[in-house]
Amino acid sequence: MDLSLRGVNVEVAGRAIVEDVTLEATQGKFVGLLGPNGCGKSTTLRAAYHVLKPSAGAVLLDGRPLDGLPPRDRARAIAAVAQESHTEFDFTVAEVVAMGRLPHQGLLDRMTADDRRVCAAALEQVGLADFADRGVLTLSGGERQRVLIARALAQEPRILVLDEPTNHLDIRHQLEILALVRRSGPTVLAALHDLNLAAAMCDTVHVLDGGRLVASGTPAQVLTPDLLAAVFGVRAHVVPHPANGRPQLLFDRLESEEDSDA
Ligand SMILES: Nc1ncnc2c1ncn2[C@@H]1O[C@H](COP(=O)(O)OP(=O)(O)OP(=O)(O)O)[C@@H](O)[C@H]1O
Repeated sequence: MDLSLRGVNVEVAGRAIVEDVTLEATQGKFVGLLGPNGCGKSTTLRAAYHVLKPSAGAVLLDGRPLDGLPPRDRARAIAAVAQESHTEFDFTVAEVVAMGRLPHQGLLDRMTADDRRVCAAALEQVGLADFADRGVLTLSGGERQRVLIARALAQEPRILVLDEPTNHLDIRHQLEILALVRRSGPTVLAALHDLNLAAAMCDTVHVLDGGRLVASGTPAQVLTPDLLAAVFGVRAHVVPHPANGRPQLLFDRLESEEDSDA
């Protein structure tokens, strides 16, 4: 399934936060949304998964306006893992993952054997098969993040929107979870802070600065020293990964910090 944002503007509290964002995540592709703190990544994603309504422009699923779809169809199509989603309630891990099945169930339906199989497989995939009966409030930050990803996978979405999905994850789990998301098949739109991870995982990337898109393309096209200087204010060297040739970034220390060493 394709997800498209066409000329999307989002206003929050009367202030334009995102302006004229157009991007496309086509079937099965992993698309990264990059940019400095406060540039509008989360706000753009919230418009993409229909928590915020664009003040102009449109979000389309396979060319159909998202806000014209019945809520249940929307919920079946798109799963989202928001940044720092947390709960005050001590649900078990199994209960949280089971919430991913709700869009597939009738109002009074109970979990079917198939629902249970999908949830167990999702927990297995994120390496938490033994955690089903644990309370989520007892989990570490990384374990909780993996539970939220399992819930999204249990939803069997065709579009997966991820806001900094690797938050709290150690390096092995960062690589594992993003590879798992890629393998599991949905179209992915993900905000990522780690530019090297984005370069390794994304088919295309879009860079936001001040609420506007300033670059779009493959990681190699976009993640250039000039772009990184202009948008992030850092000096970087781009080198090919010795094993797979993908661009990887080496950052210089900031000049002010080097001066203070002198
Ligand atoms: N509800 C709100 N009320 C006021 N300002 C908001 C609101 N939501 C977001 N903003 C502002 O909009 C801008 C973009 O926020 P957003 O969370 O989309 O950025 P981001 O790129 O995801 O940032 P980060 O990398 O820090 O997570 C920020 O300046 C933020 O303070």
